Amino acid sequence: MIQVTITGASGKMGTTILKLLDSQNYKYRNLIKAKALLSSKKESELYISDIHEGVKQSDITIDFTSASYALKIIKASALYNKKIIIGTTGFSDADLKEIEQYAQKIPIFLSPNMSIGIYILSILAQTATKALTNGSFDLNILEYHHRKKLDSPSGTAISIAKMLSNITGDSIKYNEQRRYDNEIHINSIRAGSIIGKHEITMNGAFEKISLIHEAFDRSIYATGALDAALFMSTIDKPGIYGMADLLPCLA
Ligand SMILES: NC(=O)C1=CN([C@@H]2O[C@H](COP(=O)(O)OP(=O)(O)OC[C@H]3O[C@@H](n4cnc5c(N)ncnc54)[C@H](O)[C@@H]3O)[C@@H](O)[C@H]2O)C=CC1
Ligand SMILES: O=C(O)C1=N[C@H](C(=O)O)C[C@H](O)C1
Repeated sequence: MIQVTITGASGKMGTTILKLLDSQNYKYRNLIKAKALLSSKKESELYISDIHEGVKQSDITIDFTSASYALKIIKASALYNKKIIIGTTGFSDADLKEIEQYAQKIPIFLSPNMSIGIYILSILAQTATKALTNGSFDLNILEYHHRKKLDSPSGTAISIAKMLSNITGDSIKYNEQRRYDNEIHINSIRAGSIIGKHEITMNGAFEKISLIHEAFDRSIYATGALDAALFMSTIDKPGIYGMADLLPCLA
């Protein structure tokens, strides 16, 4: 049995994970036991409000909160030598460097998107980009999310743009008005209750390739986060882990 602490437990992702763990249909429900870390003072065996207690009382923390808060949770995880899964997005490059430092001490699973579909989308996009090596196609990532999302562009869009930029050498531009050569553009739309949609387009002069992933339920991310917890329970070596470690057969 793996004991996990869910941070941001009252948020959209936190509640989705707790609901999944509670569902009779969830096949690993007997393998994972959760405690919820809430920002309010509601202390009981299952609900904790102190970060240090929350981290200490579990083998692994699953974090879906905000970048600044997640950094505190990661710091506490390193202090108590505990593993952590980070779904939170919105980290700056400096934050990511700090996370790499903590990963020298503890195993950290870091993925801006825990869905299998997005992982496959990223592989398809890289394969297509490798095939389009002459730079005659313009690469764009358009992402859509609900109106309450705090960060933009999405962590997923940034991550895929970085993968494509590693192949092409192009620079990544956000919300650009004009198009120049050797650029990958990202644009964001925030509207209504959209759970998440990522579209990668590759426009040539007279043709277009379009790769789209659309999320219809947050359980896709929750399932991925719990799969990551099961995977991380087998890992002891410090370092940064991600979806490619979880799904090596797809890489
Ligand atoms: N990796 C993935 O697959 C996914 C990542 N996300 C990311 O997860 C994060 C959370 O997303 P949602 O659950 O939709 O947000 P939300 O706003 O519904 O929930 C966030 C939770 O974190 C808590 N929180 C945030 N900052 C805090 C602080 N300073 N102190 C105490 N509690 C704090 C809030 O109280 C809330 O319970 C976002 O960064 C989002 O982009 C969301 C969905 C999937
Ligand atoms: O905030 C969200 O909702 C989501 N955030 C992640 C991101 O920023 O990429 C993943 C997913 O798209 C949902």
